[in-house]
Amino acid sequence: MSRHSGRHELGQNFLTDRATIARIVDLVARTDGPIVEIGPGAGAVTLPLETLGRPITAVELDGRLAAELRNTVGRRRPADRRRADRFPAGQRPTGQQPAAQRDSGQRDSGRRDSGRPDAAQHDVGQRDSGRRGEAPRTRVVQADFGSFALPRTPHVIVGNLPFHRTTGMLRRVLAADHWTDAVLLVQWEVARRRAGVGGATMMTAQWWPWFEFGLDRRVPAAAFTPRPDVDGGLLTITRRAHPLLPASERRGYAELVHAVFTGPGRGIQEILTRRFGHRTAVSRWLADNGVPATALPRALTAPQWAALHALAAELSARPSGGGRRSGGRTRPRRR
Ligand SMILES: C[S@@+](CC[C@H](N)C(=O)[O-])C[C@H]1O[C@@H](n2cnc3c(N)ncnc32)[C@H](O)[C@@H]1O
Repeated sequence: MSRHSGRHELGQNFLTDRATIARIVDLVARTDGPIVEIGPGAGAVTLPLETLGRPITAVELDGRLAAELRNTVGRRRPADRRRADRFPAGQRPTGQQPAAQRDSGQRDSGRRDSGRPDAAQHDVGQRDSGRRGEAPRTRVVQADFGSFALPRTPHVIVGNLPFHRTTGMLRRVLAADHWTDAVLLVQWEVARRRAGVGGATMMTAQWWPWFEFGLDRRVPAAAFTPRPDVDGGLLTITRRAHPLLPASERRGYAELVHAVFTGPGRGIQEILTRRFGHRTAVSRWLADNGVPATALPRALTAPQWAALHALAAELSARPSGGGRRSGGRTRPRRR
């Protein structure tokens, strides 16, 4: 239980529910590699994560909390240490393979080497969590996650995010390279919509060809101290081992998603026809891909979005069919 009342402006709602903390640790245990934690606060998640025996970099903006945590990390109880030792490097219980391996079976099979971010940033504060040969150390860095240089080698991102900063932090996470999995505690509604439950957000659709989003569970407001106004939700994000589109298409694809989400029309058929013309080709594409003419953009799945990107490229190459668009690029519509 945190002793802190929580600085509202930093979204300090500390996690105090042991079952939720255990679930976060379980989800992270299914991944592989060094861990970067966003906003460790007083260490409610950081300290249990240490039982996994993996390097942790904890990035905390609040200087007081960062200093306190620096004095706390690495003091694992003997029972915790035994738990970490049960799963030596590269071994874990059945069903706990890293998500990336479950998906592809082609990624690195063992633990990856520790990815150390820029030394200058990390020298702010650190403490060895054990003697040489014991568990890797946890580093506490006082920094704004928004400008923190993430490792350039595979790692996992974890965080009970400050609720009012969720969107900006998610944007930062999604735009970053190298991490393989993210386990994030965000507002319940945000978790649902980012995971595409009941319709995807534009941001999710824009990143879907490269990431899988999952909704793990709802976390009641009573799990935090102080208690926030809304419930939380555990969101998992996994970088696809086999992206649905090449990285070089990202910009044009994101523009297409933006244009479709914000375009005029009462359903996907009307939106696409107004934008591209070629009514017959659009109708055929909808039928072939199982998309109802009146569906809203948020109802499209990741494969449907990727297929739509291919259709847009094909229609752009044809002579004008009467839509708004001409040329080889999708122009975002300004509002
Ligand atoms: C919801 S609290 C979570 C604290 C702790 N992980 C827990 O679960 O109890 C969010 C934490 O993020 C920190 N924080 C807020 N903005 C941040 C930023 N831009 N960069 C890094 N940490 C930030 C806050 O100070 C706070 O400790």
